[in-house]
Amino acid sequence: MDRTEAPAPPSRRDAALAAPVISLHGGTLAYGGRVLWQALDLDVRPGEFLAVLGPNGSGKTSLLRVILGRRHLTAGSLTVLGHAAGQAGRHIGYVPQHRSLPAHTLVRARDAVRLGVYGHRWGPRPGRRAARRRADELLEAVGAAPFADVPLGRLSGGEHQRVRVAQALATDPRLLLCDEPLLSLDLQYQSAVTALIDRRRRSADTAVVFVTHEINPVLGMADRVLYLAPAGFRVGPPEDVMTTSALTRLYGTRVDVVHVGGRVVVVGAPDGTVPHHHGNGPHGTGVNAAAPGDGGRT
Ligand SMILES: Nc1ncnc2c1ncn2[C@@H]1O[C@H](COP(=O)(O)OP(=O)(O)OP(=O)(O)O)[C@@H](O)[C@H]1O
Repeated sequence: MDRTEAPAPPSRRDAALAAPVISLHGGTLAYGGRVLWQALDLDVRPGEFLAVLGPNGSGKTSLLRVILGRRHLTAGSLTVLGHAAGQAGRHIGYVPQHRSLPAHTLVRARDAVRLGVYGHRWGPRPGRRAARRRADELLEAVGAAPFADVPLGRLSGGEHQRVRVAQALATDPRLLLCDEPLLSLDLQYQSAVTALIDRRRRSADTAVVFVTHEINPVLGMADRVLYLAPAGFRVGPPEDVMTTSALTRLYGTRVDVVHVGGRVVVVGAPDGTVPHHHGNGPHGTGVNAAAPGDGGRT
């Protein structure tokens, strides 16, 4: 594991002055008549760590796909690194949601990560030795060195997930989009992966959008939480969003947030969700806006 000291994160003031990496205004996404989220305003700054939470089907993965330019907003505007979504691809690292590969996939982890070091780079490319060293560092950092020469198709879900994180970081991204990167990782590797991502955003000012079902593994590093829910969304620091009153309003039913041994436990959140429809959405409910006092953070 990489144990180098992490530099301090950019101060909130510095971050507030920097041009946003993601600038989303009035964003609405609907599939047919079914609205996943609407009137979403969100600026994500360099070096910021945004955790995206919400129940199944609330549109977290879809948000990442919109940022990647793979889906279009139904309404609203979006720029990513100053360009229309889809035009900043080479600066974006993406850790997709876990999907198993065919068992006959022969590419080795080492090659996949090395390709990332070369792949998206413009201008002078690193020499072979430098690329090998960088790939080895990343494989080591995610604990994948012992199986770096095993074909990807033969890795377990958790092993492959760690390789995916190394691949995404190999591109030296300015924006890192992670879709449930901790799924199927045991606690040791959850910490290794989150620490690696945290170091990256502190040392290189990479903005991180991190979709997760669990706030606890990223509680110490998330600057803000975007919570997508049936009755709307809320954006703000974790201590403002992960509260009984905020989640009760977002779910439209009593949800308790309790703190136990330094962990945040959400009790009573209904499983799944029934997304709202046009004309019956969160407008006017007051829960789709940033919390009072959140000015400038969204
Ligand atoms: N191309 C599509 N066409 C129609 N509906 C879609 C499409 N893609 C996703 N959906 C639906 O939109 C909803 C949101 O999907 P999405 O994957 O964004 O949710 P999520 O919050 O990431 O869920 P999970 O936590 O289960 O991963 C789901 O109900 C899904 O079935």
